[in-house]
Amino acid sequence: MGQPTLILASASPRRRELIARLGLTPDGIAPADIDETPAKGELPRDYAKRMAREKAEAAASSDSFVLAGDTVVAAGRRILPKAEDETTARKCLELLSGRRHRVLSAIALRDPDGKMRERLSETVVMFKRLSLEEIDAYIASGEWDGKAGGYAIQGLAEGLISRIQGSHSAVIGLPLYETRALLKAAGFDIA
Ligand SMILES: Cc1cn([C@H]2C[C@H](O)[C@@H](COP(=O)(O)OP(=O)(O)OP(=O)(O)O)O2)c(=O)[nH]c1=O
Repeated sequence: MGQPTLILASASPRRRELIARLGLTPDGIAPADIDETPAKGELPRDYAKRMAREKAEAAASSDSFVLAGDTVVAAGRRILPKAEDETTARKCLELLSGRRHRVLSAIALRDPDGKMRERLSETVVMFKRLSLEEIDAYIASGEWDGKAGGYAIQGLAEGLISRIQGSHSAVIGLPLYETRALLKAAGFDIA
């Protein structure tokens, strides 16, 4: 039997690049358009898991596996928004400045028969105390656009991060260790 077919339920070019690092090219890309509003009182890890699951379900296929991911930045119990404008990005950076926060990266793999396999990766990220100039410069870079928590570790922000404990790929958007394990468990041939 050959390799099962895989659909990546994501619009994110970063997730495509990350999965390529496992030597896999999805057979299809099917971005899932779901309601991403957190439920009242929903914990960050539950929210990340639910989003990944719902994205995989939205792209369900009876003859392919569907992989989806969701990356959430959390300060305590608080879920930070995906920054779509400068004001939101600035608020996120002010909140993250000089403290540690968590990045929850959930993945869900849906079998053609509907079975869901799930994993969650949790990474602690520590930002230096940011000066007003540093925040201004980061805002001017535009790299925060569309990113959970208003920053992207794969760019300038890494120079402002003193340490991370966990998975770098998970912070960018797809935890490669967990993704490889899930795909292998589902029967994918990964070196
Ligand atoms: C914290 C952080 C987030 N991000 C990105 C990853 C995700 O793309 C985004 C979080 O939003 P997600 O909802 O996880 O993903 P998405 O909307 O970009 O893509 P899709 O749902 O179609 O798969 O933030 C980075 O690229 N770098 C980082 O350091």
